[in-house]
Parts: sequence; structure tokens; C-alpha cells
Amino acid sequence: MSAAEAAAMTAAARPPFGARLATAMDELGPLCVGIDPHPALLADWGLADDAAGVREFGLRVVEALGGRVAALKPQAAFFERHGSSGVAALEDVVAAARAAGTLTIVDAKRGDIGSTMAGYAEAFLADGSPLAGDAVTLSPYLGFGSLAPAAELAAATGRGIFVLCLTSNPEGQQVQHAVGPDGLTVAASVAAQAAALNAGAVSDGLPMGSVGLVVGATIGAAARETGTDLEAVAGPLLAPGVGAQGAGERELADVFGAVRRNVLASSSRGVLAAGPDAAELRGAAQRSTAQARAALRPPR
Ligand SMILES: O=C(O)c1cc(=O)[nH]c(=O)n1[C@@H]1O[C@H](COP(=O)(O)O)[C@@H](O)[C@H]1O
Repeated sequence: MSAAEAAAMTAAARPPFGARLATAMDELGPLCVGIDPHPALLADWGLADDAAGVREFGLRVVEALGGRVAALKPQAAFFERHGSSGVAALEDVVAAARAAGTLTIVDAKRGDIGSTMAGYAEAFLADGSPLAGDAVTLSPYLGFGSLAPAAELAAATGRGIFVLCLTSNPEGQQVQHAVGPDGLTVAASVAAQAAALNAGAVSDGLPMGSVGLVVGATIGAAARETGTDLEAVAGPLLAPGVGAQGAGERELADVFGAVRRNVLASSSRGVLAAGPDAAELRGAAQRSTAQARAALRPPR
């Protein structure tokens, strides 16, 4: 089922995000391409650094890669920097990806107290919201429990959430490797709470749950070092850091080992730098997909 068909269904009838993503990864390979219209890329593509420019950039990526990669991940920051017209451009890009039948992860990294989180949940996960893709990235650093409104709305609408766990940037260690009052590292605690939310899905026979984690492909041995049990999560693992941040096939294989079948490698600049030519973009995405497939989902 394509993202467009899923979007046309009632929330209750829509298959869960984890199952839809597993199908897309099986069919198209484990690659997500980020739509990050950096000012330098806009210049390279001959586009203005304004709302019309980021809209055109996003639509060209969807046009070139829609239906060819497992997921697209528009980075909200680069749209929001152009104010309300930039947000409208993000809405148009999300709608175009949906129409192209491609799963969309809106990279908004939201997180707030529970009552406010309910507002973010409505914005990014409710049927009918123009900013709602198939999943959204969330920050758990106001406490994992504060994300409950988003987890609940995602479950009710067949959407997914990706919660930051071990991020690709070195500064993340300061928070994520810290040990909390329960004796667990923050990363291990986030993973354990995601695993608890996914438990029902897996026992229902689904390939994976719809509560994912963000685990950078650049983190080396950090999952082991922090006692983070990625296997128990039984949900999708979004792995940015591929390409421009230096991770490749070897790093993906090293970081994820036994859990590699649940990993969705994510690259933005590493693919986007090949644009604006659609055939070049497709070639770059194909090479990244082949690399991710070799590292993560070799044929059984
Ligand atoms: O949630 C993310 O996608 C994310 C998490 C993380 O740990 N590291 C990370 O780089 N990202 C995002 O992934 C994208 C990486 O872009 P490139 O470095 O150009 O591939 C950016 O949009 C980041 O915000």
C-alpha cells in the first residue's frame, strides 16, 4: 500500500506505520533521503534562498525520488527559517510526497510538557493537519513520558514517532550518556520506554512497532557503552550521519550488527549534493541505497 492510499484511509483502518515502513524497506531498500534545503544547496541548485526556493527544492526532490526510496525526511528548520510562507512550503512538500506514494518523516524534533505536546501531536500526527506526514521526530529531554500525547495520537492514526536516543552529533553524549536516578543511562532509559510502547505490536505479529528511535550511524560503540538495548526496542531505527557526516557501509554494519534489519539509514547532503539534475539525484540515491542495503539488509 502506498503512502497515498494509506492517507486516504480512515485512521482506524490504516495499517500501522511500522508495518508500512517495513514493506517500503523490503521493496525499495533501507534508505531515507533528507530534504534539507541549506542555503548553500539552494545556491548550487540555482534557487533563491526564500520560501519559493525551498518549496521548489523540496518538490524537485519529491519529483526525482518519490516512489524510489523508502522514505523522505523534510527538515522543518530549513522551511521555518522563512516564516509562515516557509511553513506553507513544507506543507506543500509533505503533500507532494504523499501524492507520490512515499512515506514522509517530518523532522521537527519537537518535545514539550505533556499538555503542550498535545498541540504538537495535533500538528504533526493528526489526520487533516497539513504538516502531518507518516511520522515525526521527537525530543525526549523533557522526560519520555511527556511524549505520551504524540505516542497516543500516532498509534490512533497509524503514524509513527522517532524519538532521539543516541544522536549523530558528538555533543549529544553530554545528555544521552548521563546516568539517571534509576542507574540507567538516559539513552538506555529512552530505549527501554520505546520498547515498552512497541511490546503489543510485536506480540500481534507485526514486523516492528511504530515507535522508533534515532540512533546515529556515527556513534561507534555508544549503544554498548551506554547499555542501550536496541534489539529490545523492536521498532524502526532511523540512522542519520550517513554521507556528509562521514558514516558509510562499514559504520552502519558496526553500529547496528544484530538489529540491522530494523535500520533506516538516512542521508541528506550526501544525496542532495548530486542535484539539481533529477537523473543525478536518482543515481546518488541508488548508490546510497545499495550501500545501506549491503550493510543492513543483505539478501537472506
Ligand atoms: O533526527 C534526525 O534526523 C537527525 C538526528 C541526528 O542524530 N543527527 C542528524 O543529523 N539528524 C538530521 O539528519 C540530517 C542530516 O543531514 P546530512 O548530514 O546532510 O545527511 C539533518 O536534517 C539533521 O537534523
